[in-house]
Amino acid sequence: MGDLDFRGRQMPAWFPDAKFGVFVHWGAYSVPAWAEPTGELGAVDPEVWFAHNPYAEWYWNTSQIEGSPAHEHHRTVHGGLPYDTFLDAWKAELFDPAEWIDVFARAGARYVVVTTKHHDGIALWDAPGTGTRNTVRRGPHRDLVADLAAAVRARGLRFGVYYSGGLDWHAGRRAVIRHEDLIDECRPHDAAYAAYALRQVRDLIDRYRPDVLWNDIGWPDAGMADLPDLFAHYYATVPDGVVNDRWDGAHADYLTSEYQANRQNETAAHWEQCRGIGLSFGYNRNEGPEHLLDPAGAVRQLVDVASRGGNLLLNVGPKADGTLPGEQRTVLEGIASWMAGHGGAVYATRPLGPGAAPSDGAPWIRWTRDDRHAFAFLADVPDSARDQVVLKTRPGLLDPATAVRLDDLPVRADAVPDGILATSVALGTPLPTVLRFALL
Ligand SMILES: C[C@@H]1N[C@H](CN)[C@@H](O)[C@H](O)[C@@H]1O
Repeated sequence: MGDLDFRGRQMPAWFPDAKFGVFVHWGAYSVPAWAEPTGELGAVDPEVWFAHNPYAEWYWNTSQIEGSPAHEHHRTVHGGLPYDTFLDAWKAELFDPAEWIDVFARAGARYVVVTTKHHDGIALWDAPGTGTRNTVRRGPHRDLVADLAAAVRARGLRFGVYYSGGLDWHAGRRAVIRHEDLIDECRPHDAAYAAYALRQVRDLIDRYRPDVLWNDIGWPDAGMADLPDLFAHYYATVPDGVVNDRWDGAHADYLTSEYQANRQNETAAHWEQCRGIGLSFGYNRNEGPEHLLDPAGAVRQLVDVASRGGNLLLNVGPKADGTLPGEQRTVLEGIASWMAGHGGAVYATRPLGPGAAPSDGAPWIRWTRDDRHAFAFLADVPDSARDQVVLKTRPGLLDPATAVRLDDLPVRADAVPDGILATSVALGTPLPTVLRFALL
């Protein structure tokens, strides 16, 4: 592998072992905190997506689109004021980074990725070239990236930075109205912006030594030639750091999917699915419980991703005052109580293996394995089979006599022609029950 050829790079073990990260989208957009809870990316007609964008962090763009509800909201509620007004209105007066990270760590997150500059171009540190358009010089008057990096590392978690390399509405301020706009029309590709973005990402590397370099929406055409040196500098600075795949194909340590989009990437050797607890990454005051995962849904999302060899990067959208929305905190607390007794069946595991145990159909079953055990996760078993389930597995794969429930309730498991018959109480709760078996 040459100095600038990273294709053969060994994936640092910490990343696939981590399985669970928390994403944080916090910005001036957290002040209006307004979007239509339209639906999940990948499930909404692209033709209506941008004018009815459920991503509250896209508020500047959505509110520029004549005739959109966001445009009307911005006119009637915020008087059509310039977007940067929200930067000055963003005070983060209740921000306690240690308290956030305590919630994330108890939920079982092993890494935290925070927005440092989103598409609105406002930096959460005194980024070079931003003048006063950052949170040190205006609004919170704090280096939020530094505050969060310190709190994350104080809890022994890994710290990652999100950077919007491909979109910067201060550099190219035409609203994105349809998907093809994202390719060229509305993305800055010029040399000046490329130098600006490069300088900022290098600054993030040099100041915060992030364990994850999470770029979004690609990189300016004029700056593509800069990337091999940038990645070389990053790896020299953070030898076990990892780079995601949103650099317009320049390089990736791992691939990403987002809600229901880019799911084809979930067959890669290393991959990560990102999504909000609700339909948005930035806090959206219009989201209700019907738009959010509940704790059991979030746990099943994590288990499903882990069972297929991926990581889940689950997003939290804090409020402008620095508090975590109560309904999002409740989900994290629910994950925490389940992970406390079951995390060992998730962390540092790998898929059970192709064809070992089908997990389609009912009941909801997923599998992971470590060197010595297989773990079966059961949920939503129909009432008719609440206390008895057949786990279809390849004969000779595992030993039924070694069955144990991780919540210490009794379980009986017997070999049957197409697998294992597990008998125990209440196997069908929405939160997965986990059975451990010794591998033969
Ligand atoms: C993680 C998400 N990525 C998308 C781009 N696919 C962004 O447009 C969105 O605001 C969020 O940052």
